[in-house]
Amino acid sequence: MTAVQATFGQRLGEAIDARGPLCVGIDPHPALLHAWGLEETPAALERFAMTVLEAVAGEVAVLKPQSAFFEAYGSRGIAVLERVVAEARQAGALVIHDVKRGDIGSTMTAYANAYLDENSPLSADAITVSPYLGYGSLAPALGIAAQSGRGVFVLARTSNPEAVGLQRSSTSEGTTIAQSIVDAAAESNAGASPMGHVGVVAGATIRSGELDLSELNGPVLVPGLGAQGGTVRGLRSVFGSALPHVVPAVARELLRHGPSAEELRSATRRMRDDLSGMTGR
Ligand SMILES: O=c1ccn([C@@H]2O[C@H](COP(=O)(O)O)[C@@H](O)[C@H]2O)c(=O)[nH]1
Repeated sequence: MTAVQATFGQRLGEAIDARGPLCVGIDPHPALLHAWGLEETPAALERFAMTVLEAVAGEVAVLKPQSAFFEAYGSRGIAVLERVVAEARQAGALVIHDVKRGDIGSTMTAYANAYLDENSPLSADAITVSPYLGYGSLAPALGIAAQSGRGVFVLARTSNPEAVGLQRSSTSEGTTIAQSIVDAAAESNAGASPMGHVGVVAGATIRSGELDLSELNGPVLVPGLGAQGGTVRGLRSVFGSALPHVVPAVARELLRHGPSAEELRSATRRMRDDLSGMTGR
């Protein structure tokens, strides 16, 4: 008899129940490498990433390596990324590859196989995707993720200031583009319990009440805390009753506490406790 595989929504819910909702970004910016006394080499990249894992992989529910910073080192950087994914998962954290992929459906299938197929060396628990080619173009990724118990986070209302003009403009139905992505994700998640496998990305920097997330039934990945100006306290007013589905993602604000793994771990625990005081999780 084949075992029934847990869905991404179930796995994420369990991870959050056990460790709280915080997601730590692994973003080896050149400036951070220098601040840690490291050079811009693949060996230093590996040292940086392994220090972050040592400090926090056993502490938080989710880790989010930013692929761009690894890709910058070519195949040796990708090899480090593979190690990050494998070791983070071994330590019990879920991994979201922040790759923001989006393409015509047939190519999207190849991206989904690269990141969401069980047997791929870069296989993670979820990826970020861009809906700019139309939400429907993401169907192969949504399908492969569902089959493999993995998740997809669709950019809806991103944290960067340049996003406002495009994402807040109106569709022919009179809703914003950002809200139309949330609504499409809600349709994909309909009926799932405890939540579906299609999340959205919405910045901690957006206005209160800008998105109606009441029907989403999926996770909301929330970057933009700290370095981009968002605050833990602000999450309640921005996300309101959707707060239980919020997964706040923080990179620079925590990574600046390295290279000491101990200090990085303490800063992460403080933020995890702040969040838990505010969200009750
Ligand atoms: O809307 C978005 C989507 C993704 N990101 C990514 O999250 C981190 C944020 O890093 P910080 O250092 O905590 O600012 C980074 O990898 C972005 O590419 C985002 O910021 N906003």
